[in-house]
Amino acid sequence: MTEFSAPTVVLSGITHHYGRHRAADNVSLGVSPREVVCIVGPSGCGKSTLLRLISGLETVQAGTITVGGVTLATPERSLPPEKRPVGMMFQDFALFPHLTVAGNIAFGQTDRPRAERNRRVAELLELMGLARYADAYPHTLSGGQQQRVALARAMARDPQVLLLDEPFSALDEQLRRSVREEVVRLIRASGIATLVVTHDPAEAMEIGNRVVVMEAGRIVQADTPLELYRNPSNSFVARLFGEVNRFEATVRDGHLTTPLGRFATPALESGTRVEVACRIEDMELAPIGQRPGAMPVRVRHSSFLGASTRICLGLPGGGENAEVHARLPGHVDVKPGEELTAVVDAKRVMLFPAA
Ligand SMILES: Nc1ncnc2c1ncn2[C@@H]1O[C@H](COP(=O)(O)OP(=O)(O)OP(=O)(O)O)[C@@H](O)[C@H]1O
Repeated sequence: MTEFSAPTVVLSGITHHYGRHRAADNVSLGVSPREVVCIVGPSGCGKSTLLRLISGLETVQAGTITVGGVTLATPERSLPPEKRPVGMMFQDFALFPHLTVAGNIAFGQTDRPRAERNRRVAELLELMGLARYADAYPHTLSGGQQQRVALARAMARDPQVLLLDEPFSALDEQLRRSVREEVVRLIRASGIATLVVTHDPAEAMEIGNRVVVMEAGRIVQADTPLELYRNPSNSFVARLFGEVNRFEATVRDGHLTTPLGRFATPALESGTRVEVACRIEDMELAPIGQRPGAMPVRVRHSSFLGASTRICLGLPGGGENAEVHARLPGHVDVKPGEELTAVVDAKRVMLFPAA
């Protein structure tokens, strides 16, 4: 069970075509108040299409979208975008250059009495730490400040749902982490159900209470970051969240024999072809003779990456391609040519149907 209450936004059976191309394939998903859900997947898998359907920029062809129990869109009926309780923030912030910060935040609230609008703008300027910049124009602000203006504008109409499409990708690496932390903190404090699209799995893990993995228009897995990392539903999801060593093997007498050892698979029939995978950070290296049954390996090369060291290991009797990788803490000292042994805990081995 999740710690979150009934979902605010619910997508049920959403299928969407552009011409003959199916961009969304029977997608069902709910996001609860206070929940930040990240949608991640390769370019073109349909992430932005889902946001555009919720915001009303795209017409629903099949399925329904409800927010707070109210139906926003079905193939027969569609609330116009400006009537939806939805705030949207785009990758490039899309601020109006000719409007001040306050003007940008007030934009789109014209249906409110002036006093109420001004009060809400002042509130958001304060919340976002932008009070000093109310009369400034967007081009005079830093990327992080512009980001906060865009967020304030998205939140100005008190939406029940926030939609963020690649919100941090326009920021440089240095700024991204701090802006991301700050923006997510503000969103969590607001309690608004939030959907974030990102192509960066690490970012999705960092900010999502739940992460939805999409591939070719379909949801492959929707889970907490920890579950996705430890129990990926297929090889694609496993590889999305980190580098893995992979081997194909056939079950014989309840066991799989791989270059990294022999693993019991009592539940699988003899003859079943499987993909055996393990994360490179789950590889353990030890001097020869220290771990009985461990596989002898020879260090081909190692790359010091600061926090970690990535090591390429040649397997015995193998050719050029018979290699595995390991990730160890950055301070380990291994030399090319060194003979070691490698082992992986059976609990960390992942099995998938062979491709
Ligand atoms: N207006 C459109 N007309 C035709 N095809 C479109 C249109 N919008 C999107 N597509 C196609 O639909 C698919 C899904 O697009 P979408 O923008 O949802 O993907 P995405 O996962 O957000 O990709 P990216 O990470 O590259 O932004 C892509 O193959 C895209 O080329």
